[in-house]
Amino acid sequence: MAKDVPWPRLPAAGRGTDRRIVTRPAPAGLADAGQLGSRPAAAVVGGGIAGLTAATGLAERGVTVTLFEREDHLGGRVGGWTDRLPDGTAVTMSRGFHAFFRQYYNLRSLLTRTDPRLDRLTPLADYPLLDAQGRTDTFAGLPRTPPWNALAFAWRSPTFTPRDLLRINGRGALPLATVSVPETYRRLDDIDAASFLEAINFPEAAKHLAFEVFSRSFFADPRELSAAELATMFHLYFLGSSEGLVFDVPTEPFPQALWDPLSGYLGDRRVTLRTGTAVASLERTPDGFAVTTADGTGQFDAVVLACDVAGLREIAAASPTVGSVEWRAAIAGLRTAPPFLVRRLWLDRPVAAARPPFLGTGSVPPLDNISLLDRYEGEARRWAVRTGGSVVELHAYAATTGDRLAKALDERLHEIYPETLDARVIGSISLWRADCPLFGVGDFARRPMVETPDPALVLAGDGVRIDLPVALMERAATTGWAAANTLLAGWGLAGHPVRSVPNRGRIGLLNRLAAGGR
Ligand SMILES: Cc1cc2nc3c(=O)[nH]c(=O)nc-3n(C[C@H](O)[C@H](O)[C@H](O)COP(=O)(O)OP(=O)(O)OC[C@H]3O[C@@H](n4cnc5c(N)ncnc54)[C@H](O)[C@@H]3O)c2cc1C
Repeated sequence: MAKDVPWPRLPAAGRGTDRRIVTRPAPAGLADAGQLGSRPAAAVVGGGIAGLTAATGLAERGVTVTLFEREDHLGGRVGGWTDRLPDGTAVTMSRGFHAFFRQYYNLRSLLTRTDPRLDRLTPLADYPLLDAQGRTDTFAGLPRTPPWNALAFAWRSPTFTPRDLLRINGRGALPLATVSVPETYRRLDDIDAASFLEAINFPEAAKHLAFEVFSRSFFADPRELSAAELATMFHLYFLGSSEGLVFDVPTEPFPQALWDPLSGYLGDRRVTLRTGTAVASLERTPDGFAVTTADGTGQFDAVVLACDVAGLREIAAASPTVGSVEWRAAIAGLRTAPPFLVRRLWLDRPVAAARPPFLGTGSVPPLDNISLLDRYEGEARRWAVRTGGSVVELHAYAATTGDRLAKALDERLHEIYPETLDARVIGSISLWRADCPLFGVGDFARRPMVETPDPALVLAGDGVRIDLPVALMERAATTGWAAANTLLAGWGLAGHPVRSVPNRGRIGLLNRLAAGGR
């Protein structure tokens, strides 16, 4: 990579442009709960993307919403809070780098509530991936429409060559190009991602591409991740969408860019935000649910559980009158992916100008990626301008041990960006967490869905099953809208549209071949 060329920036964060976007129209119904005589009251448990989306969907139809969030801040895994550097400077800490892809239609729909043109997102020009031999694959400048994106990628990739493409077992690889949910899970959920790629002859040198983009970013070892999940990711980000793999990031830390404005929006719609309040249990009553927190018990007509896996398991275990025995057993069986480390460094000098804002580095464990916050986030940039330093973030997913991990990440950073070796560390904060769902082999059929055995209780979250090609933040938002829609329909209220990339392969001939092979 040339050292003296500044990394390019794109002009604006666009909205979805794929002409094949699939829209499920908003279910019809009354426009406002005021027309019902009395407004239903709903509790939303969890203030991550899923809970905030559900609260928005309900509040916009006039439902009286109380949102309970265990932490003191909103946003869940995309939340942020104030921390301090050793010199006393206040900084916003978070789990850090998140890619807001253009095909995240339902998440973007939430964000447009307070930012109609998505001005608080900014595009990153590329998603370069560095392999163990020092070769770099990039996604910048590719055609956006499948299959031309894949062919052009193979044409210019140093690790995935046109010859590799020809060697792939075409029939075995068909599911990658013909994804349809839930059918793909029926066919591939019993195989792990690593074995699937081996079976289709996916080139060894290019495996890091598939694993980094589509597996480790699910926080899972490829031997533990369902091949169906891998295929769905491949479809969502690459072969099923013409939005491209280029993505946006917020221009300021998550609270300022996303959740503070949304709190104001929800407050204007009579949503009570109870941060710092964990829900301990639910009890089914003749009229709805008694929701118990450390502060007491409140009565609600309906509940959205939008917790992370551990929170959902705890509530279900403490609520024997809720759902059914089978449903509670399914919740108890949900698993979390292995832990991950997010490490942020405030350095006393800049990183070389030509370095990209984000670099995937996962082919040499334990470091998965390096992001340079001061290249895209306002708060970090202002700090860097003031001090002459830089803000660098390192992620390690599917980590087996925390011992020495921070040191190993720093050493790998120094190898890849040698200019950081002599930098003085003005401040460092490391987060060691394990709160992402695991999409393990064979889990799909057991995964709880938005609807539960009780029509007044719904689930939302990135670990909840919905039969659309969505993942991660977009699955959280999509299940959030779907949860709101389910409750709204029960009250005769209008719902909200839900969008996705096409829920089938884009290439008709391949779809026909795949159908013939079944
Ligand atoms: C390091 C990292 C990087 C990531 N990068 C990306 C990326 O690039 N792109 C992408 O799409 N996704 C990414 N993700 C995944 C993304 O963060 C999640 O998919 C998404 O935030 C999940 O939202 P959620 O609302 O389902 O869950 P959460 O955000 O986990 O929200 C659940 C909330 O429930 C609360 N809660 C739990 N129990 C209780 C209780 N008893 N009472 C009240 N509240 C409770 C929790 O405190 C939490 O706030 C990344 C995740 C991490 C950790």
